[in-house]
Amino acid sequence: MENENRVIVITGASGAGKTSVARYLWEKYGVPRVITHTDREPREGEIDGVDYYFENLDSWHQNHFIEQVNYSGHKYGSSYEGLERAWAKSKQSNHPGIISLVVDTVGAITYKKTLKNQAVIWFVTVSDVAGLQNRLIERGDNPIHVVERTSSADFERDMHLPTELKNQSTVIINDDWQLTQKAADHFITSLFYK
Ligand SMILES: Nc1ncnc2c1ncn2[C@@H]1O[C@H](COP(=O)(O)OP(=O)(O)OP(=O)(O)O)[C@@H](O)[C@H]1O
Ligand SMILES: Nc1nc2c(ncn2[C@@H]2O[C@H](COP(=O)(O)O)[C@@H](O)[C@H]2O)c(=O)[nH]1
Repeated sequence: MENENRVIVITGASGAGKTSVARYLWEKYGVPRVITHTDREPREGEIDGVDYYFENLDSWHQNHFIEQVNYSGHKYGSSYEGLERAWAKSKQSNHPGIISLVVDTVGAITYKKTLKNQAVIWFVTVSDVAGLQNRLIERGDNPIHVVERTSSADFERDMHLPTELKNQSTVIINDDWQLTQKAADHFITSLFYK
């Protein structure tokens, strides 16, 4: 019988609003997010074990990674341990068997290949890069880093839905937060009542 558990893989460019969508799914529907790992420094307000597991060289190797990437000069990865914790949390929720995960498009392709129908891909994007840059600056990112990041090849790549995910993804254009919430409500409800 097909495994009915689902991982909502939320992907897209840095600043497109992926984490905001994942947070909304948690706050409104109790869908837990997989906490991933990185070796970058925490931004102001970010908490270890909540936003990321912030790792050093030694601790990085203590995890068992499903996939890992280099993004903007730093390591990021999702681990079996992180997924297990999210599944455990999901058992306590009103909608067990659904978790979310926020990754770049390289990670999303890996999940689709590995989990097949168990991975439900949501590609989040925006119409206007200048608006996205302002959002990142308002988030507290260093303006120089914002310019560097949004000029990077990783960013440019993640602004486009990869060929491997075409016709297998739900696209959310996150220009207006009210509309994004409505889109998320619609897509999550269709998963709950499948
Ligand atoms: N529709 C929106 N309108 C205005 N601001 C938004 C909207 N969606 C998200 N934001 C804000 O934009 C900033 C970036 O969003 P978020 O952190 O969710 O992006 P992200 O794709 O997860 O970025 P990263 O990959 O860099 O972590 C946040 O401060 C968030 O509150
Ligand atoms: N493939 C993976 N991508 C990940 C993972 N954790 C986060 N990310 C993505 O990295 C960039 C940069 O994140 P930031 O928090 O430094 O802005 C962004 O696209 C994240 O979604 C992961 O485990 N695997």
